[in-house]
Amino acid sequence: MADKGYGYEECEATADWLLARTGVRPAVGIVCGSGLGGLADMLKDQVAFNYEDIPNFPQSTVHGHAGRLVFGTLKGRSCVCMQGRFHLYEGYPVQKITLPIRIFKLLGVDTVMLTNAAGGLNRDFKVGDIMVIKDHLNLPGFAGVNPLSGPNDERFGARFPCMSDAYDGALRQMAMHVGRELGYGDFLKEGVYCVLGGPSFETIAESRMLHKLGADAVGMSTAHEVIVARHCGMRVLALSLITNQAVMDYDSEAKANHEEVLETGTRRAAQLERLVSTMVTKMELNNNNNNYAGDADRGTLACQRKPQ
Ligand SMILES: O=P(O)(O)O[C@@H]1C[C@H](O)[C@@H](CO)O1
Ligand code: HPA
Repeated sequence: MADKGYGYEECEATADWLLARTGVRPAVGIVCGSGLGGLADMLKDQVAFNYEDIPNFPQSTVHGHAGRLVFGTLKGRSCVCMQGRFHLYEGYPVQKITLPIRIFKLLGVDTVMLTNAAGGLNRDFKVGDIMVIKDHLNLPGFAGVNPLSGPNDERFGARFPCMSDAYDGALRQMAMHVGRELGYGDFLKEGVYCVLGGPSFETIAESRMLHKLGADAVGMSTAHEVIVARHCGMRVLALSLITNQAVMDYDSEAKANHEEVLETGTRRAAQLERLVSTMVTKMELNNNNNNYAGDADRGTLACQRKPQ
């Protein structure tokens, strides 16, 4: 695997490169979805890196994904934020698009908060709803496209990780609670996210099928990152912004398009940012922002927490 540029040693080299250039020791890692890059702007005392300058990092190629890794603090809590993520349809192997999640782990991140833009399949969902993801359908995974395929490196995690608890129950509950407290009750939902490879949007028959399979929203990201985050033991919260209704009716004139996705992102950005930042200030973190072992302290299980 190492020769493909996303093995343990590459991740370690990238984490060390970053840690040598910032004093921030992040406990929370945030991933911004399409049009939701404003989340990174919430961070104070920023130290930011362009993806093109970070060793082993892929490059963002999609409009609405700026391509910057931003370190900083959110109400005093140390965070790192991907302002732009990678997708299968950009042509990267699934192991490469999820490499930043492993780097999060080696930076000391304990909790990952992911956001995405998604098409609504659940007929009760409206454009602008925020869906707390409770589970996913990984359709590329059914065809063997899984970020954990290939040799397993035990320093990251077990060969056969459990996924029935992928989306942390306590964080989901907290998101619903905080969201209601912020007055978002009318547009806060819970549901199942389905990932496809993209970049073409779904046909009507495909959307109908996904809905029948139990998906509430459809998108082109997130599930791969969640699998990798859970493999190496980080907690996960993921939020979908319903940016458009998936077209499920042959009489409909609606057509999915990326511009609508970005526009909805802009309209809901402030509320999503508030939900994420309020959660960061309220959540219990296990690493006290300070658990990075560094080269000298790394044992054979380098992903293990340093004792507090
Ligand atoms: O990165 P996310 O999942 O938010 O991006 C979605 C899926 C496609 O990349 C794009 C389609 O408009 O938005
Ligand atoms: N389908 C797939 N991905 C998406 C959509 C959609 O309708 N909207 C935003 N990302």
